[in-house]
Amino acid sequence: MPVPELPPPRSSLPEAVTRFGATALGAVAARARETSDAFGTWSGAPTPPAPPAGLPSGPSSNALSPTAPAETGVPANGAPGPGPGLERLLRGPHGLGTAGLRLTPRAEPPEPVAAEKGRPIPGLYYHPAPEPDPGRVDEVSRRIKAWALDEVSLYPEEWEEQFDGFSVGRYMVGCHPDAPTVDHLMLATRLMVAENAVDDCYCEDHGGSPIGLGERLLLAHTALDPLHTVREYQPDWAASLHADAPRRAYRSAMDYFVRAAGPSQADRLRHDMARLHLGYLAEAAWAQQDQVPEVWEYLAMRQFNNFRPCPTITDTVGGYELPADLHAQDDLQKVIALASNATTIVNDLYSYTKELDAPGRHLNLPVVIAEREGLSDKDAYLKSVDIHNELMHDFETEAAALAAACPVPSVGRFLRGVAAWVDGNHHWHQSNTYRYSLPDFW
Ligand SMILES: CC(C)=CCC/C(C)=C(\C)COP(=O)(O)OP(=O)(O)O
Ligand SMILES: [Mg+2]
Repeated sequence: MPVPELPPPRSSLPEAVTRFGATALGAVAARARETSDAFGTWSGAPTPPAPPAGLPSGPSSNALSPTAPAETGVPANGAPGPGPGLERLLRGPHGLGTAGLRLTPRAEPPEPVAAEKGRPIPGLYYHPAPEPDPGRVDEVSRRIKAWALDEVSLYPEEWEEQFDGFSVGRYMVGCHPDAPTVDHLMLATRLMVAENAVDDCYCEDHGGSPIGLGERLLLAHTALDPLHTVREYQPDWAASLHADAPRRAYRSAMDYFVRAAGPSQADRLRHDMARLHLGYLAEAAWAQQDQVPEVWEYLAMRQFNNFRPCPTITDTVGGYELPADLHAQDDLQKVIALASNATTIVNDLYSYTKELDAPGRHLNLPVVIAEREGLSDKDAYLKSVDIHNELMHDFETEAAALAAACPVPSVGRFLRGVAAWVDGNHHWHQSNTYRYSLPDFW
């Protein structure tokens, strides 16, 4: 039976911008005024200066200037799109000399899609992403395989097909359209591979188990956050980092990352990885007890067992730095959590059939809703789509509000980087038919 193509629902961008006074962000904006970043020096006041009427903003002004001209906001698939506030966020810098600074061109049609396969989930709110640059994909794919085999001995020969089917090069090139070089893309790609090695080998279907997971994760975490102890025991720890593939991968990926990142960017990643490991432990505890959590408990766990460490390195991969105090502000933390939660529920939806087919019970949002709320599999899945859509709308609302309230160039670029990651992540899940297929609900 043919499946009706439902357009993604309209963005519900509200007037949240008006809720954000300059007070909450005044201090960080003031400090940021003194900070140069990849876009130039911020030279405004906490409330952003509007360029003279009729003139485009210059390179140092933010894309979210309240005076930026409104666009219709129709996304590439012809579906109704985000409102003008979000549109300004997504459009990126404009005016003379800023063309090279733009990110995903959301209001324009995507590139012709050569390799795209798979179809989007009907009713899912998402933004189509352009097909990742094939030249970059080839180069990242070549280099990541060499790293996996030659530098960290990641997998035995029989796993090669799964490694290739994961298409990590395509994934990371699509999620980081503003990476200046392939070297920058490799920072994200190594980490993505290492994170999946830990998940597969410690937690899931390549030898993983909830039993003893806490010990394995803690020892692997020291590959990211080094042990500093007495001389007698330091060599034992150093040797342990080579003891298995997940630790070799973490150690090496982090080593490359630390050399490219600033100290606070590296520390941000360590913190996000600790969050991830905490999430793995809660999931494992439920598996060990054969327990299905309540829906809100599952959502809390999934906020930690989450893609978050991937979008939050967007500035390092983009070759600039979001200052630590700007990253730490509550409103940005909320935006990051909402975006990361949306990306992770996308995984729950696209990996639903794969996880149903796996041995044992694999928790994901539709499974938990069906169990805890007594819904049919289909209704639980559709409710999960609605939950995803609400998270996406909230992300976009909060991001637009923050960008308006904190018009610092590095914040605007970071928010666009997170949005690009969200779109690239959806594109990869939708098109990776090697790993994922949709249930037969429509
Ligand atoms: C890359 C990274 C930080 C991963 C963290 C956790 C993770 C593996 C996911 C959020 C993906 O979820 P899941 O384990 O369900 O993956 P698959 O569905 O098996 O692709
Ligand atoms: Mg999954």
